[in-house]
Amino acid sequence: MTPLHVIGGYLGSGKTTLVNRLLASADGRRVAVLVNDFGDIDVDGALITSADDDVISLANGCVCCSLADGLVEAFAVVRERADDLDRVVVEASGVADPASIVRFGVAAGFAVGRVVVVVDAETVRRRATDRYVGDTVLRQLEAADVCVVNKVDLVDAAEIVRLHDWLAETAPDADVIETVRCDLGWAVLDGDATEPGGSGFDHHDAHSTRTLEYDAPVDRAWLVAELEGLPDTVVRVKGVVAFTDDPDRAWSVQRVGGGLDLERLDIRPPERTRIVVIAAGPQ
Ligand SMILES: Nc1nc2c(ncn2[C@@H]2O[C@H](COP(=O)(O)OP(=O)(O)OP(=O)(O)O)[C@@H](O)[C@H]2O)c(=O)[nH]1
Repeated sequence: MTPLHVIGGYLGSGKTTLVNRLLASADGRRVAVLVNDFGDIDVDGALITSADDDVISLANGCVCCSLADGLVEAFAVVRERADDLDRVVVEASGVADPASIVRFGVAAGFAVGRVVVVVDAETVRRRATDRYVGDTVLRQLEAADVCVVNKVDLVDAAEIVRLHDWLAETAPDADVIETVRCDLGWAVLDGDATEPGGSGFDHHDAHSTRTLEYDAPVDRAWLVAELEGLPDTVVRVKGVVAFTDDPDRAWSVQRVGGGLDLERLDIRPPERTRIVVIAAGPQ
């Protein structure tokens, strides 16, 4: 049976970065990748830099529950081709419970592969104690066979020690790997995987999402000021935009913790600028 791997982890931890790393080093492996975004638009689909068609995007919510139907259909499509595939990889939404996705995968006839949970070294301990999103973060860690501690460039050595101590208690059975920009290869998926226990849980009340839309292109300084002015309850901003000063290129706009990150992409600009804003707590 073809193994199904879930790449989970809280919003902005580095899941898409890891998927891009894997796809860049696929080296003839036959892989199908399913990508799920929590917002209404498919930002991750645009940010995945795969050269072929084996990436299926599932936007419009979180596949571990509300869009389970979409996931089940996508699994059925991939299952048809399973004989030609070495692995199936699902990039979960940042609020998903990876164990739920594995359960759907088992029901669809895939073998249980390792669950990789990416954590943001800078924010994970704070998020884990947040009254609104803490349960989501802890649930994800509970499902991990491998915990990728990403963004270690953003924390000092003392915090890394504290993080390892904390993970030893919080995810005692998971292997722990430190990285910057998820600089890992396919070996991260190798090893024993645990069958998921428990049942789904409802995390949706903890997050709300909205989409900001503008006729492209937009003024860079104005957009930066708008996004930097968003309230502290906003846990994630991401979109693909065009700027008036560079109208022929797309830019990604991202915010996870503090600062805004703008990156020039190697693709044409979108017809409309659309940015997903995800907040934690009551709307
Ligand atoms: N400083 C730093 N930034 C990183 C690192 N890894 C990823 N990032 C940045 O963090 C932001 C989020 O990375 P993604 O890979 O999109 O995170 P994600 O988990 O897919 O995000 P969601 O799909 O929204 O949950 C991007 O701006 C990345 O460039 C890292 O190791 N260090």
